Amino acid sequence: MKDLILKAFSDSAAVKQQFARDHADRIAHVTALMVTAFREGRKVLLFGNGGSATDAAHIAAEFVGRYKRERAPLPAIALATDIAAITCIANDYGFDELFARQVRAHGQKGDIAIGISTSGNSPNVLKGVAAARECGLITVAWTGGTGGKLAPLVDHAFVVPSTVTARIQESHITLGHVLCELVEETLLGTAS
Ligand SMILES: O=C(CO)[C@@H](O)[C@H](O)[C@H](O)[C@H](O)COP(=O)(O)O
Ligand SMILES: [Zn+2]
Repeated sequence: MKDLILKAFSDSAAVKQQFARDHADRIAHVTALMVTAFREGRKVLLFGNGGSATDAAHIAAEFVGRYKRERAPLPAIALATDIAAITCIANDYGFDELFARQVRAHGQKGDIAIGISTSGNSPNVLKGVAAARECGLITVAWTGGTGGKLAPLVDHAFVVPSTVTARIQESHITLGHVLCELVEETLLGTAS
């Protein structure tokens, strides 16, 4: 039991360290895109299934509320939190249309769409990103493994170097927190 516990924590830390080394420049670049988008009155849309649905909700709440510091609210919407929209779209159009339809409803040119899928192959995430591209949004993926079908579809792909769903999600939530911190510090004028 103790071996399993130690291995889970040590694997999680090792994956995060490799991910940070591989993606530091991309994190800085996407931070700059988010800061520009927020300064221009644009918004961020985030979507995924299961644990990634709650990661999307968690990070959207950091922007609308606050991460660490007192500041104006920033517009971010998670697309798997409105139970009426979810059941209506899934029931009337099918589950694969869940995010695409909401992206078309809320997304505007210059907004940022973040599709989250550990496998990179969830059809509703792929369709959501395709809709975002059609509507002129900047597209970002948080994925893992090979990146699946998702990574090649987006402008900026964050691919966690693991094939274990839980380990990938653990790097995703750290990525989300780091983006929040960098955006907040940049907007408040303390990060360079
Ligand atoms: O949180 C977990 C596993 O850690 C699950 O809820 C997981 O998110 C679900 O199985 C998702 O449906 C997986 O979808 P995806 O990440 O491959 O797009
Ligand atoms: Zn999970």
